[in-house]
Amino acid sequence: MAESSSVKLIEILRKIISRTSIIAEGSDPKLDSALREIRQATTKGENAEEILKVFNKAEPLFLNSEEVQLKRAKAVRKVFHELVSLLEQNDSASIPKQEKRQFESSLRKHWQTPAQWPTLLIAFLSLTKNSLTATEAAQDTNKDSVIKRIFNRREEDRNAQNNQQILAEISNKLSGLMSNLQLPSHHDDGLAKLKAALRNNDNLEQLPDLLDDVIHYIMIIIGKTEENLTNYLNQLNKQLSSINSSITDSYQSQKTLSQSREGFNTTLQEQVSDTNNAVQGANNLDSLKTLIGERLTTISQTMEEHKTQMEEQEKQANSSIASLKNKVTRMEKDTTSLRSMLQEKLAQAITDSLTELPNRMAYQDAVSTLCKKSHQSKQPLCLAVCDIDHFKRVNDTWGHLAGDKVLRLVPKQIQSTLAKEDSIFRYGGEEFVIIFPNTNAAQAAQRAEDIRRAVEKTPFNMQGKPVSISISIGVAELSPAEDPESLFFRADKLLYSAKESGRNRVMLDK
Ligand SMILES: Nc1nc2c(ncn2[C@@H]2O[C@H](COP(=O)(O)OP(=O)(O)OP(=O)(O)O)[C@@H](O)[C@H]2O)c(=O)[nH]1
Repeated sequence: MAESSSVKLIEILRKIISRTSIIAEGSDPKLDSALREIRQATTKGENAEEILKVFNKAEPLFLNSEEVQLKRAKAVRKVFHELVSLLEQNDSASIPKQEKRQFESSLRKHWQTPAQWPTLLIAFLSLTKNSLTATEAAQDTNKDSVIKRIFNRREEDRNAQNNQQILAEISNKLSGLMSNLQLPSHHDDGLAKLKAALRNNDNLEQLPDLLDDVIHYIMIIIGKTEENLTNYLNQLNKQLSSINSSITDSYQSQKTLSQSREGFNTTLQEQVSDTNNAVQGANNLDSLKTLIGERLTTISQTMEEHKTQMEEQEKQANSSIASLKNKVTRMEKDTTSLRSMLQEKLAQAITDSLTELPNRMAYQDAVSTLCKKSHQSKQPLCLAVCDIDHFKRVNDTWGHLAGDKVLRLVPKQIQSTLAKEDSIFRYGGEEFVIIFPNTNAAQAAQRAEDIRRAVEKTPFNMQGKPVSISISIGVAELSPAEDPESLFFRADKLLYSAKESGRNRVMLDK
């Protein structure tokens, strides 16, 4: 590898490590200090062994932090599921079906992303309100809806106790949700007050305000990203000022060197001119001889001193060049192993561990590149969003491990029908996305139909019993100038129409 490109690569890797480690901060003080050590080791230019040592020390903390975050996200998802079940209790007819489905879909997609939790809460609040409105409209028809029972404060006394219980449960769940947020300690008081208010809440009208407060605290957690950015900028600033002072030091030593050279020249000139004057003033040969002899001795002493000084400086320069060369050679070696380590980590980051398919992050990259290509080449592109039907039942009936087995087998069946250039991703949960490049809507619909049939025909065995599995698919073709998000949104909507119209079918944009 050329020296300049390896130095550049090392610089980039250092920046990446520094930046990502700052972003990762804030969930565990022990992890924070390990991250700081890693940052220091890389910015100080330690060798690979040193860096590996600090990294190995931190690795168990990384794994632990991932687990904690996943646990938190799972707890949040569970609370949302329980909140929806509470709304559904006894009479799900009053909940707007489409809105509930959309809420559940967002939950499926975003439960692992804390930044989306406020949006989920807002969506849940809207679902609650609309359920209430639907109930009020239904009051005339004298239907005894659960929402009416839960929320209508004018209800009869015989239901009041039940209503209070359900409302208390909702508030309780929200209070549990708050316990899962990791806020800086100065929010402890505010959080405790909010949790108490949630626990003691017996009035529906207060629920939106309390939800606002819940959202506010979640926003604070998300605000941590901004804080991280500020930390990062501060750190960058420090690094820049340290580089600046190194440059100033080196400029100063250059200046000293040229000053000493100038000093030597001046001394030499003075000595020569003194000699000249003395020669002019000498009046006999002997005194002239003695004078020149003395002057030459002084000049040669000055030159000797200067030579020694220069040799010393050259020795120092040579040794610092040699040490720099050593550093570069070492860095070259480190880069090779770091690069393969990073490539491995990158591959892990974009691969779903259960199905070994590229994950949602990989999908985001692929879809934006392929959409751009399609717009430029004016070739068609289609997107299919597939979702396993009644997958919850598989988990509920046969257990989570059986569910995982289905999640591994279904995409294998799908892959067996795909063309070489098509690509499939696990988008999340039991949802898969397929990109069909250079394929128009009619062709994609045919391919999706083949996929649907292949899955339908596959005999899945659960504890020795054959079980049928089906999938629903929404297919949309990329429109001129359309962005990937809007394409996905349309395909996802079509998937829901497929679900609404009975599942195990393909729905295409008309
Ligand atoms: N075993 C297993 N289950 C998962 C995984 N990810 C999500 N799930 C489950 O997938 C289920 C999805 O259920 P729902 O969103 O209600 O949808 P569904 O039962 O498929 O019903 P429809 O989509 O309406 O046909 C939930 O029970 C999740 O817990 C996973 O990695 N493994």
